[in-house]
Amino acid sequence: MLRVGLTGGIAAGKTTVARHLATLGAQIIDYDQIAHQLMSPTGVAVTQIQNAFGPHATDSTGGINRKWLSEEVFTDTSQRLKLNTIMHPLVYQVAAQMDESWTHSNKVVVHDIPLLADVYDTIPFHFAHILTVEAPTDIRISRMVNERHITRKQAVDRIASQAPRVRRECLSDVLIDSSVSIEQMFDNVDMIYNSLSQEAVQTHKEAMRTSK
Ligand SMILES: CC(C)(COP(=O)(O)OP(=O)(O)OC[C@H]1O[C@@H](n2cnc3c(N)ncnc32)[C@H](O)[C@@H]1O)[C@@H](O)C(=O)NCCC(=O)NCCS
Ligand SMILES: Nc1ncnc2c1ncn2[C@@H]1O[C@H](COP(=O)(O)OP(=O)(O)OP(=O)(O)O)[C@@H](O)[C@H]1O
Repeated sequence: MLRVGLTGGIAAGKTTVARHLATLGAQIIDYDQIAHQLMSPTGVAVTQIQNAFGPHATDSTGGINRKWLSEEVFTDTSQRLKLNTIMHPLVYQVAAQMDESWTHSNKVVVHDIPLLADVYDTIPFHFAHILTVEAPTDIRISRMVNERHITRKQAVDRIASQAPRVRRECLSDVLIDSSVSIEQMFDNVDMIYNSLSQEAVQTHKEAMRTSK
């Protein structure tokens, strides 16, 4: 397999790019989705979060009230660090299990990690390539305000809670511009995937050869 990291600023278009990569044949490990599962009523993070944040952290279903938690963590750095300390090791554990099942394949395995630039020094994976999806801040704020029904202040707080764009760009070897049309962006992603999948096949062949 060829392990690739996919990151980008909030509302830049990571999920859109990841879905397109999946249609081309990539295997996607979606860290937001893993976090949501861990916070669902049967999720293993629920008790730890409730102990750390109090009874308001859960809703009537017994799962984590993500809307309430968002307000806590996107306005207060110490609360965010507290959540990250609980969540990140649990998310990595699930991601590692998913990743392992593709080890001996010729697939492009994409870890979709919103916070890759923030956790780069501690995440227990090495990536052959890192792709970042970026758009100007004002576009990302408009997307959040129009589509997620949050205020401009909440959108600005969310952007401020993440590493700056320059840090993501320093770590990445491929930049995907999501301020162009979706069609143009997908054409660009098609070219990127073409090259990644050839490298994945090559890497797999070499691994087979050396294991003989
Ligand atoms: C804060 C939570 C409850 C908000 O839930 P909500 O459903 O509103 O948003 P969602 O999960 O879809 O995340 C949307 C985006 O917010 C940003 N974001 C999420 N968590 C964080 C965080 N801890 N710090 C900064 N930005 C974050 C990311 O860009 C993410 O793509 C949720 O994101 C969460 O559980 N975060 C902690 C787990 C985590 O670190 N996830 C990111 C994986 S690396
Ligand atoms: N090239 C593009 N042109 C126009 N709109 C786009 C483009 N790329 C993504 N979008 C739109 O931007 C919005 C945010 O995209 P998406 O949900 O993929 O972002 P994200 O980076 O995964 O967000 P988050 O960080 O919250 O998980 C969506 O409505 C999506 O359709």
